[in-house]
Amino acid sequence: MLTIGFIGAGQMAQAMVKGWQKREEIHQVVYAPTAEKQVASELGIQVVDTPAKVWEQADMVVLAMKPQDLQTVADELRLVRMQKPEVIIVSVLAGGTLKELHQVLGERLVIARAVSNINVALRYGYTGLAFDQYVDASTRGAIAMLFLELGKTDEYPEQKLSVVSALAGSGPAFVAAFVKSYQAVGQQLGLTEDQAQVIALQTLTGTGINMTETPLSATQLANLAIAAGVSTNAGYSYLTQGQLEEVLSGAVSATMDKNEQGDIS
Ligand SMILES: NC(=O)C1=CN([C@@H]2O[C@H](COP(=O)(O)OP(=O)(O)OC[C@H]3O[C@@H](n4cnc5c(N)ncnc54)[C@H](OP(=O)(O)O)[C@@H]3O)[C@@H](O)[C@H]2O)C=CC1
Ligand SMILES: O=C(O)[C@@H]1CCC=N1
Repeated sequence: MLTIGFIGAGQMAQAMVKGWQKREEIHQVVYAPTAEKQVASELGIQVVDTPAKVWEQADMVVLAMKPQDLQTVADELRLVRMQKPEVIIVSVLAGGTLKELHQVLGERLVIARAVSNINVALRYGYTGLAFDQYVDASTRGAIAMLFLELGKTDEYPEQKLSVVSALAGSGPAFVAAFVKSYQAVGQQLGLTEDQAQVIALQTLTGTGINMTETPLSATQLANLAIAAGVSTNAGYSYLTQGQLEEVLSGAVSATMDKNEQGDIS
């Protein structure tokens, strides 16, 4: 039995718990300072009342609170970090480099970063992993295997994680914004809310599956829909020659800027 402990039980932790809950050989335990009882009843997993109790039980501790709470958590873990230094720490914090995490938690601890997204709840997540020299190959492999249970995962040099965080970590919100606009346009043109929602979601899901299950690139798939090059092409040209990429680039840059301002010390 592998025990995964979460410090923080918000949106991200809950999504991971749900994803891993499907594996019987994984036991999970969480700590959240104020939402303990609610989380326990919603997730049906063990909840403890201090971060130290999470650490004592866990083989792997997932740091899943906000970056600004890291120092408080590190202080609460001071004793157990010395008593049980073999615990593997995985930080899902969007900010906070491995170097900063080591400075706060301890130089010799095994720490990995996992930039993930809420789709892990359904095991359709994407996780970018980064390790430093303190993490051996078998531990890297074991962590990667765990995240593979939650969707796709790749290892990156740490400096790429800020891009991965903006594209994948924040990505569900951006894709949802696209669906919302698609739906709004349908409604403006006379469809009911339900009709517009079904069309937006089915088109998004179907297109995603189509591109996942065939070797088609995005341009090739678009060309299939454009077919005779009459009506779809008018709209496609408007989107691709318009400002879609610029708008997305602006959204990703704003996200990365904000993450870089995050201070964990
Ligand atoms: N949401 C997302 O899609 C993603 C989030 N992340 C990262 O995950 C982390 C958590 O984000 P998210 O789940 O959205 O945030 P939430 O606000 O949903 O959850 C934060 C959690 O931290 C707990 N908490 C607050 N103070 C402390 C403390 N002193 N010690 C321990 N736990 C504490 C809160 O407990 P309580 O409610 O009881 O106060 C809550 O359970 C962030 O660092 C974020 O960057 C990364 C990728 C995606
Ligand atoms: O908004 C946030 O801070 C986190 C980081 C990635 C997704 N959500």
